[in-house]
Amino acid sequence: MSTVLDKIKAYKLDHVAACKAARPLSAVEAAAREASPTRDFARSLMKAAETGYGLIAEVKKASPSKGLIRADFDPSALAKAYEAGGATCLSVLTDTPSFQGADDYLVAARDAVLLPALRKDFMYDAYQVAEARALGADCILIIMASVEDTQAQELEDAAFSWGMDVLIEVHDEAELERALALKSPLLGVNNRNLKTFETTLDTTRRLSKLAPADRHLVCESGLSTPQDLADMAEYGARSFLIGESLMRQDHVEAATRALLANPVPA
Ligand SMILES: O=P(O)(O)OC[C@@H](O)[C@@H](O)c1c[nH]c2ccccc12
Repeated sequence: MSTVLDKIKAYKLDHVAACKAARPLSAVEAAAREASPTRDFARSLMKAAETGYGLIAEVKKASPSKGLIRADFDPSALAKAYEAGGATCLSVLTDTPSFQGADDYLVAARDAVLLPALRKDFMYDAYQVAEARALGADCILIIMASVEDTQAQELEDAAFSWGMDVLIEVHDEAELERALALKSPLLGVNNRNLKTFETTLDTTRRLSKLAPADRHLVCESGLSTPQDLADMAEYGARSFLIGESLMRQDHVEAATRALLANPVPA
C-alpha cells in the first residue's frame, strides 16, 4: 500500500527533475556561493541546551494530517515573533502541496531575523541541498524513513560541503541504527509516524535510550505544553522541534516565551 510518504517522494522526485531541467546544478551552485553566510544551527542548539531548552520553532502553514493550520500566515512576522519569544532556530516548510510551503517563505523568514534556519523539506538529491543553501538555509533535514543509506550519506556530504548542518530524523530503532552511520551530531526523533500520522511521545521515551551520548537529541512533533518539554527532558531531550501548537496561537511571541518559561528539571 502506498503511504503519504511514498506519494510525497514520488512528486518530489518529479519536481526535482523539473527544477534541474529549468535550472542546471551549476547555476544553483553559483547562487549558493553568493548566499548569505551560514549561521551555526547545531552549535546554537547545543549552547541553548546547556542552560535551558533549545527550540527549533517551525513556520508551518498546513500539513497533510491537519490541513490548514494557520490562515493568517506571514513568514517574516512569525519568524520575528519566534525570535522575540526566545526560539533558538527556525524550521521553515518549503514543501508544497502537502505542507503548502514555499521557497520564498524560507527566504522571508530567515531574512527577518538572526536565527539559523532549517529548510524543512523531503530531500533526495544533492541538487536540493545546493538549492537549500542558495535560499539561505543553514541546515537540512534527512528523513531516514524516506532515503537509502547511500542517499543519506550523499545528502550529508553535500550539506557539510556547503558548511550547513544536518538534522537526521528517525522514527524507529532500525532507522536510528542506520542514522548512526552518519556523522551529524543532531539526531531528531520524530514522534509522528510519517506513514500513519500516529503521534506519541512514547517514541522519544523508547528511542532516547538508544541514542549515544555524542548525539544531541532533538524531540520532534506532537509537543504543546511546558509539561511536555519537562517530561521529554527526563528522557534526555533538551532540544525540541515544534510547529502546530505554536502556529495555532494568536500571540506567537507570548506563547513561545511561555512554552520555554519553566526550568529544565534537575
Ligand atoms: O507540528 P508539530 O507536531 O509540532 O511537528 C513539527 C515537526 O516536527 C513536523 O512538522 C515534522 C517533523 N518531521 C517532518 C518531516 C517532514 C515534514 C514535517 C515534519
